[in-house]
Amino acid sequence: MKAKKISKNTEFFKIVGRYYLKQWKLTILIISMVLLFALTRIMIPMLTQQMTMSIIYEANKILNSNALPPKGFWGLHWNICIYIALAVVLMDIIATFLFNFFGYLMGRKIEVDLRNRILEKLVRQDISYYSDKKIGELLTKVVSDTQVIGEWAVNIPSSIGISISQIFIAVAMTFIFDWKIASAGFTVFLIILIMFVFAYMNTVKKYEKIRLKIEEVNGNVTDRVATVRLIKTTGTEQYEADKFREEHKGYYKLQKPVASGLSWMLTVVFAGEFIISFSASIFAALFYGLGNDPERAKYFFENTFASYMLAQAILIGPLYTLLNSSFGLAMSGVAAIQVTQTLNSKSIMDPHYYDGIEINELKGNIVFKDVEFRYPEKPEKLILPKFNFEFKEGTSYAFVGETGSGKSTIARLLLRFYDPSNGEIIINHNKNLKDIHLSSFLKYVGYVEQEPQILFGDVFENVKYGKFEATDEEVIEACKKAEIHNLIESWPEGYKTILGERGFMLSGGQKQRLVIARMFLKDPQLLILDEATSALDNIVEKEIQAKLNELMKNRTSVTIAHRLSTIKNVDEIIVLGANGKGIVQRGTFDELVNKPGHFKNLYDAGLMSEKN
Ligand SMILES: Nc1ncnc2c1ncn2[C@@H]1O[C@H](COP(=O)(O)OP(=O)(O)OP(=O)(O)O)[C@@H](O)[C@H]1O
Repeated sequence: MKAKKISKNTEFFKIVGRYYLKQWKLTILIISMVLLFALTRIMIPMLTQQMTMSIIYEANKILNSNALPPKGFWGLHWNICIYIALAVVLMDIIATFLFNFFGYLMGRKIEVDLRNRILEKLVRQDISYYSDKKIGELLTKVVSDTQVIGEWAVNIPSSIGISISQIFIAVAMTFIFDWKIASAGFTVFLIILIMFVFAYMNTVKKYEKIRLKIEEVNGNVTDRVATVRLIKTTGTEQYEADKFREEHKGYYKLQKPVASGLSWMLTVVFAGEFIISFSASIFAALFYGLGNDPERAKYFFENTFASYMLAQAILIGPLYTLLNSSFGLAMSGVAAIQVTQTLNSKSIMDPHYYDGIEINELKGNIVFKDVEFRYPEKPEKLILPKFNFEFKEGTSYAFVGETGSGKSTIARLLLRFYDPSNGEIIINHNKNLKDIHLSSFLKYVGYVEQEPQILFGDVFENVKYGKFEATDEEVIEACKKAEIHNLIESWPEGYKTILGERGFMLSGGQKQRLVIARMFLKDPQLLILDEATSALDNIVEKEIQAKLNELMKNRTSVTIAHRLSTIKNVDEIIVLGANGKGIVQRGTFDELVNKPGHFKNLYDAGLMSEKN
């Protein structure tokens, strides 16, 4: 556990350290401010001692004209000391302002950069990365972990810097003022510091559990909100409310040990402050009250006692600073590990974003050569056995088969969500899809699925997605082709209407029409329709299918089909067998429907009927 904790904190300092090096100008400024801040702190006890000495010396001169200046007196008149003190206060104010200003900016820079990097990493991750993750947990990483790191990125290193310099200065000052009392006082301080570190280490372990629990709770909340339709259609509001209450009970239970740990830390700090404050007087009384060194006792209480007390007060400040930072460190250590894990997570496949072969057209047949496929998440199960297939340019294909036979898997392979486990997919005559710059390939691919993906944004943004350079007129033209223009025009905001998150305000058919408009605009060379109409009722389905048929004209198309109407007109139907059998039949609709075999069985069993 100890080793794990150290690595968490190390991770935080590693992340933050990189930014400090990158932003070296800001770093120099911040360090200078911390040093200036420390310098101004030293001046308080020193000037106080000089003022005390000056006043006493002036008084002694009036009382006795032969009075000598005390040991350690700089010879500055107390009124000069006041001017210096004012200048120090001004310096302190400026340093505090600049430190906070630049520190805040540095923190935000770190937060924004980390968030951008995580978001980029997440969108570049391959699809299998998301198969075992909750959206809510990912959001916590993106939003709250980066915020926590940004917030503490300056606070922790500077607090540690200020605390160490303050402790060092205060200890040095007290030793200069009176080494005997200082040795005793410093021993007490060390004991308190050790007790504090123990209390911190004990608490922080428990605190990490809370941090992970809250991430889990956040994940659940987000996922439940995302599936609110299910809750609403099942009437399970009470069940969900009880479930959250139950989860929060676990969260509360974890808080109890933290409460005792935190209380110990606070007790050590507050009691420590009290003990240290008293220790100077007690040790001074003990050392000098015994009366064996009256000369030194007189000197100490006349010239140094007040300054000593001030120097000692400076020693207490770091305890509070460390208390504050210790919890920040606990939080940001966990956040740093989470962020690093996300940033370092490896993709299974390489989309060649920076080095692949860029294509500027999709030409020729698409060839599946000795392709075999198993999902990387479950490699023991064969989904598609070794097979060869050629998608001829400009031809329409439909894949049919029982549920789980691998129809959608074909679409996922064509979209390069996954690479074949064996064999290769060849495009543009001789290029392995695996070596292509994926985005340049997807430019020529259109994908329509059962659940249309509508973004939060207006109609223009939604239809232009993937072809951002298109003009508004082209969008309108595409919407006319998809027969959704009149509906859009009937909305008060027209094309500027913001479509709700995930298209909540649109019907299934309307959403699908918008996606079809997107396809008309994109004009892809390969069109993949993955059960695009299976969520629609029969009448809407017919209208949408007519639009899809229009889209399919003169381009290579692959339909993953459930219904008869979607496959009747395609050039070739491919039948997949259940349980990883792969292709069991091929042919046109008329050929297959009249031949005994898998397709006819499906057809006769009503699996390919209009109603399905
Ligand atoms: N990410 C995944 N990890 C592991 N197995 C998967 C994954 N996705 C799908 N499968 C499995 O692969 C098999 C084929 O899935 P696929 O979605 O291609 O079937 P399908 O023929 O399209 O089915 P349906 O008609 O029900 O949509 C199924 O047994 C499914 O459980």
